[in-house]
Amino acid sequence: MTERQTFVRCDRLFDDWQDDVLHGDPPRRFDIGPGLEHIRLGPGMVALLGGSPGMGKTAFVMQSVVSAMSADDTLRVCVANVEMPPERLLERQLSRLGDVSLDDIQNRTLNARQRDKLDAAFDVLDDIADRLVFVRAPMTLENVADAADSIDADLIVLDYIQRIRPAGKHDDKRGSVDATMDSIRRFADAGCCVVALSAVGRSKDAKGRSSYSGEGLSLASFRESSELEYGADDAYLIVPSANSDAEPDDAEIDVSLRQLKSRYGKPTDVELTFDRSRQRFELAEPVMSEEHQRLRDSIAGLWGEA
Ligand SMILES: Nc1ncnc2c1ncn2[C@@H]1O[C@H](COP(=O)(O)OP(=O)(O)OP(=O)(O)O)[C@@H](O)[C@H]1O
Repeated sequence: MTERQTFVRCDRLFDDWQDDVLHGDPPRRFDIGPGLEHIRLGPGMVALLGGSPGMGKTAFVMQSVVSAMSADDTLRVCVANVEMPPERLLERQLSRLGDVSLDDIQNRTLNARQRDKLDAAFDVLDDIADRLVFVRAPMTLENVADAADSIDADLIVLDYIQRIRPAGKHDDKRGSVDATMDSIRRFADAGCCVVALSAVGRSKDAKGRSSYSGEGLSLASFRESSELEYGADDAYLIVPSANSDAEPDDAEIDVSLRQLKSRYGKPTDVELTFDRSRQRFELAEPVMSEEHQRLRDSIAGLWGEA
């Protein structure tokens, strides 16, 4: 058996690396929508997404998955969700894509007009169906690996990491999460992208109260293990927007998608609205088209000359 060397000499990799820098293709990135280009999802990347309960982590990640799969018809995805069966996850996407109330879809109370509106949404989901696999319980990493292998997945979603069981016995929750992160890194080393959702702990807000408000949450809020923050290339939190006066049961809420860690770039935050009744995230300020941007710049120029 040939043993893998534990080091690599720089002169052995230099020529290939130089050639790649000068003539190589840009790295593959999954396109999850305009205004979200800073969210680097591609082969070999591990992203961590946390947030207080009900802020829309699952909704955001599933919207990203469906958008990326629609934009790239070679993208294959494996989803492990410990809380919701595939049908419920698909219904949320149907609601978003068809702009039809999720309640009416779930309660099977659709009228003729709503059914018509869903036609195109069903087509979008049908187009990605043979490239999308859902892991069945028990949610173990072994089952995740089997499911991912079955379609040769490029992207694995773990929703959520504290409840996905690694192989072997572990003394406590922390040991178990450490082992899960270790396996996730190995999926990434094999060329997969992994998005891991995570519970976060409460922190103290400005008035010293224990809360999930954005001001107190940080990388250390990711539950259980510092391995999570070290093992991830990028880490994000979805939190209520700083000036939001939203009530817990509002249909639409303003949220910030904060980037706490970005291994290969500048951390960037973005403001979003989350329409819970359609499970849809949108940019709080839509991205300007190039033409619109040019027009704005030339008007600004005219003001400058005046
Ligand atoms: N039919 C519906 N109509 C309106 N809001 C809904 C509906 N179904 C779910 N919601 C709300 O949408 C949000 C669901 O978000 P999602 O499940 O993505 O959150 P999460 O951050 O993953 O949550 P958790 O950490 O609790 O699992 C919750 O706030 C939930 O109350």
